[in-house]
Amino acid sequence: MESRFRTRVKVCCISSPNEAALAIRLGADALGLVGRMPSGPGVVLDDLAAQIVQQTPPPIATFMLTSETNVTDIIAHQQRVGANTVQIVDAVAPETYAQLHAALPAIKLVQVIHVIDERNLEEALQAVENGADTLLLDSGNPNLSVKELGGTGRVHNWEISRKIVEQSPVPVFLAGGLNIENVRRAIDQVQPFGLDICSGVRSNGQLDATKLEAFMNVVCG
Ligand SMILES: O=C(O)c1ccccc1NCC(=O)[C@H](O)[C@H](O)COP(=O)(O)O
Repeated sequence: MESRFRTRVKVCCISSPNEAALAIRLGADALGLVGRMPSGPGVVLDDLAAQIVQQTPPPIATFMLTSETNVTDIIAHQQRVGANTVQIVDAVAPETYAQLHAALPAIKLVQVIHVIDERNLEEALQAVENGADTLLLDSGNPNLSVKELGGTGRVHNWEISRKIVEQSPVPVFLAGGLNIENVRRAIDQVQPFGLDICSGVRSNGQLDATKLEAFMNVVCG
C-alpha cells in the first residue's frame, strides 16, 4: 500500500503573531519560539512567545526553545510561555527528563543534539533512554566559549543524522541549513520524521511567504 506519511515541518524563530499565522496558513505542523540564547538571530521575548502560544490553535504544536539546563529554570520558563513542548537546546543531566515529566506531565520534551561527529549517536540514544520524547538534530556547537545552540544556517554531517534516525525509537527532526535547494536531498538521505527550518525561509530576518510556500511544496510534493 502506498504510504500516506508526510514529513512534518516545524517553522522556527517565529517572532510575531503574523508570522505564526502565516506559517500555519502555509502548512506548518509546529511553531518554534526561541527563548534567551547565548547567540543567534531568532530570540523572542517570553511575553510575546506567550501571546503567540495563546493564539495558536490545535493541532499545531508550540515548541519553546530553552537554553536553561537547570530543572527549576526550565519549569519557570515553560510556565512563563505556556508552550506544549519544551525543546532543550543544550546538554542536561540524565535525571532532568524524569524530573521535568514529573513536574510538567502534559509537556513533551524534545532534546537537541548538535551533530559534530559519530559520538553524537550515543548521545542521542542516551537522551531517549533518559526520557526525551523526540530528538532534533541541529548544527550548533556547544563547545565554543560563546555557545552556538542553533540558528546557524549550516548543514551538518547527514550520514550521522541518518544513523541516528535509523536507531532512534522516537521521532527525529532534522534541522540546520535547510532550504528549498537541499530539502528534497535531506528527506531522501536522512528520512527524518520532521524538518525544522529557520533562516532558509526568511528574507531580511522576516518569514518569507514565497520561500516557505516553495519549501512546503517540495516537502509535500
Ligand atoms: O535562531 C536562533 O537564534 C537560535 C539560537 C539558539 C538556538 C536555536 C535557535 N533557533 C531555532 C532553531 O532551532 C533553528 O530552527 C535551527 O537551529 C535551524 O536553524 P537554521 O539553520 O537557520 O535553519
